[in-house]
Amino acid sequence: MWTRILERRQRRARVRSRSRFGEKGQCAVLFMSERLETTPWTESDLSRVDVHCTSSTQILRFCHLYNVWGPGLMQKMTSIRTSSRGDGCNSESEVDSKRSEHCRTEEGCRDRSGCRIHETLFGSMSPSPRAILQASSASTAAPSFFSRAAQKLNLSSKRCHGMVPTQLHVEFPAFATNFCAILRDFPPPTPPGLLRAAPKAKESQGIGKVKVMLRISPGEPGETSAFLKADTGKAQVILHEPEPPNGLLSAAARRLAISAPKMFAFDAVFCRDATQAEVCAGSIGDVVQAVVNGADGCVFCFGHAKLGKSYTMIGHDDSMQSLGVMPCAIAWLFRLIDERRERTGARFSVRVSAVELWGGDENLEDLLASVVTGGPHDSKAPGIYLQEDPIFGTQLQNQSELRAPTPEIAAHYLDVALASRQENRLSEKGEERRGTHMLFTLYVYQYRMDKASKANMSGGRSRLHLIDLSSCERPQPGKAPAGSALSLASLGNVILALVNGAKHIPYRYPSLDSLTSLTKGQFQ
Ligand SMILES: Nc1ncnc2c1ncn2[C@@H]1O[C@H](COP(=O)(O)OP(=O)(O)OP(=O)(O)O)[C@@H](O)[C@H]1O
Repeated sequence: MWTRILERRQRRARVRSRSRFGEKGQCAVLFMSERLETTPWTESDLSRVDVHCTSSTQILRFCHLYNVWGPGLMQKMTSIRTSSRGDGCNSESEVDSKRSEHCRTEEGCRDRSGCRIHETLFGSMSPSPRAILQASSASTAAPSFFSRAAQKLNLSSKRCHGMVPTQLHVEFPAFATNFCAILRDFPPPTPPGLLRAAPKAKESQGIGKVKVMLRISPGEPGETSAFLKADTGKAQVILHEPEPPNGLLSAAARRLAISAPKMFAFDAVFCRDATQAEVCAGSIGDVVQAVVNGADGCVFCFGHAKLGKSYTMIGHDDSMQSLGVMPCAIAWLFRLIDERRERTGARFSVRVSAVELWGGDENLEDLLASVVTGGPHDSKAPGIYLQEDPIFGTQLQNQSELRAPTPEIAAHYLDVALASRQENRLSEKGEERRGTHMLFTLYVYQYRMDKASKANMSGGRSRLHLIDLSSCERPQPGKAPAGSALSLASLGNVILALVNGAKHIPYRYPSLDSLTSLTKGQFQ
């Protein structure tokens, strides 16, 4: 039976190679697999595949047709001659002219809220974009070859009709981080509570409160903290006033100087040897659930310099265990969306934006602008700004929102944003930018048909804001913090106001404090 299926498939492919790819198209494929088209092929299948394609378009059609995506194919593709074209474009300049014509039509693609929304290459490729992403990590010519091929396919694809024009300028330079690959190959295990609690969606609708958790920094090796006792079970810490060294104070003065221990309670306490996985699993599950249930959520860390704020929020990409809040939140948000999609039949779409806030003037910069424009940040492009909305509170305007159909793509945009932030570190004058904050947002759009009357549709948008704040400065008497640095006291006041549901939020640095209270409407 398999032999018959394969023979039929070979015949079809030969016909296609004549009819669809024209004279030059010597497409074709074929191989020995006992698998049906719907099952993705494994590496061992690929090793038995012989691919004869003379143009990049054919390769993409091949991948699409046979659901073949994998590193093995990428290796095969590197050996394919790119000189011969079978895609209707006779020269590179023709492709470029088509590309620029296409890009002109992209102008003015804005949604009603004023955000620039772009369908990316991934958005219009119905099969998995894995191969494209894998290309990003390959050191061969395959990445640009593959992305060019994808661009051409998009130009000629009839399936693009009626869709937002696709983003064509997609190049995949190597980035300093590769969260994309680690989420693809080693996604963090989903915390058990995340999916178990999902059926109680209605109860947890909207978090309705702020959770404050404490992570104790590991400090320097050998450093002890005798003055601090943490009880992770009770989620509290007890601070003992350090005793002044003997001999410096008289016995009476020493008795006066030593005050009673102070106890502070939190929603959770993570001691100094807590792993990233423990911190992430224990801190963001509720927020991710609330976002999938339709509420806005926000996670950020604040504290003094070099205590591990960025390490907690972003982490490292060298292993699954060292992933921070941002990559874990991406992985778990998509996991929960998949579960919800299967269980309720709701439709979801995820978009991503990344914005940096820096300097005394509180400049806002789009960290994903390079993906949209295909090059460095255009200083003439309309900038991002914050707008106060009487109903929805403070809203970011004009930032790029890029479609992320899979966690790998969302993580890829995180890599892009971190790379842009690193690039921006040195200002035009060669000075190092200090006190920069990054706001990475995942927008979840969902809708569902009413079971009773199919005509009724419900849904909306919720946002997960993940903020990497830079250091808080210790307050200096009579001196405002430099740049956009925070003081613990001012941010503490903002958080306290949010927790208490205060109508007035004590903004001291309008943009920065607004960023931290972007979800204030939700909390109140
Ligand atoms: N829990 C931890 N385990 C291992 N390494 C850590 C931990 N916390 C922090 N580090 C390391 O300490 C260094 C400083 O951390 P990080 O840059 O995250 O601090 P920060 O508070 O964000 O600093 P800044 O105030 O400059 O923004 C980094 O090299 C980081 O890898």
